[in-house]
Amino acid sequence: QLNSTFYASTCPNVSSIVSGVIQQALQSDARIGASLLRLHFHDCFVDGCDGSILLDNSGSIQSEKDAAPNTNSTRGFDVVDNIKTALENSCPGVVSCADILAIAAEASVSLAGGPTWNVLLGRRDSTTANQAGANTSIPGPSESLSSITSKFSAVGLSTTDLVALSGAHTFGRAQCRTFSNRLYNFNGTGNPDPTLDTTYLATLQQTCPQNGSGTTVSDLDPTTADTFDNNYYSNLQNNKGLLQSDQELFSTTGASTISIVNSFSSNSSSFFQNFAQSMINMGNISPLTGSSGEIRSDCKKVNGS
Ligand code: HEM
Ligand SMILES: [Ca+2]
Ligand SMILES: [Ca+2]
Repeated sequence: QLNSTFYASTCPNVSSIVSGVIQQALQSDARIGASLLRLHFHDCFVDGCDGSILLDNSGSIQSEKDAAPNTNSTRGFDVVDNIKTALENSCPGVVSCADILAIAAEASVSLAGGPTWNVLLGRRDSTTANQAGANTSIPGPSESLSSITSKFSAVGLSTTDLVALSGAHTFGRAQCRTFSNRLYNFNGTGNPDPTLDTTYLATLQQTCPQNGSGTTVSDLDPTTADTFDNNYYSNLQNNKGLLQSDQELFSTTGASTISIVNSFSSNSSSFFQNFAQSMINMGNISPLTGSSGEIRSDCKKVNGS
């Protein structure tokens, strides 16, 4: 239903406009591409890729921004607004906020050295948000592999999609509070997570002392923090996955994800190809099309509100 030429006549420069705003933002914030990619993920997993994550509280809207996986965590909304403003200046009323997130995700990956792909377009914007859905549908960092696999399956994504898309943790940051359960008293054992490399553990304990601030950030990829490459997978092979959910892909006994990690670690182009396909798969999660939904003029608000 979506297609790659949706704006060919109505906003032919949409990709370069989006890319230009992101390049500008990257000048002062090396992390912003990662943050934008994550917004698309957190949008698509809740009622599909419909821009629902962008709506602020107001009237009947209970913002997804206040759901547990997003609060004090998701960022980049200001850049989305800058993109929207630039697009409204060139092609007023044409490009949806949901499509902005999909285009920004591809531009962010490609600007960080990752793959490029033809983004499918034509999504429209929701008039509702689903805060409860955001709390239940987005996987958490301490969840088991089987639970995370179920959440991917619930939106039609496979185990290969899970392993490929987790490779997004090749860039960006995570706060101490999202992995500190691994550092001192893992699952009540009184010891750190045994699947954490001891040198890396020591570094993380320095960054995240017991009773320190949970909001201090650490690079998700300790080797190439801002580059989109396949080092995420060799990190897992070296017990240097930052989140429990990352390391589980390689360290869960008998898991079918192990061989996929090994293959993406040994073959960067296979990872890039699979990542691009899995991003297309994720971007296809129940979009609003045709006359459903609307083209918001402000990504934070439903039209006329
Ligand atoms: C598989 C289950 C996943 C879990 C449990 C998970 C969890 C997390 C957590 C806890 C953080 C750190 C947030 C913070 O500290 O504020 C994070 C960051 C990030 N996630 Fe995931 N994630 C998952 C999958 C994905 C997917 C599928 C993508 C995109 C395709 C993605 C992209 C990112 C990026 C780029 C960051 C860094 C964001 C930034 O620096 O602002 N993640 N993730
Ligand atoms: Ca959504
Ligand atoms: Ca990297």
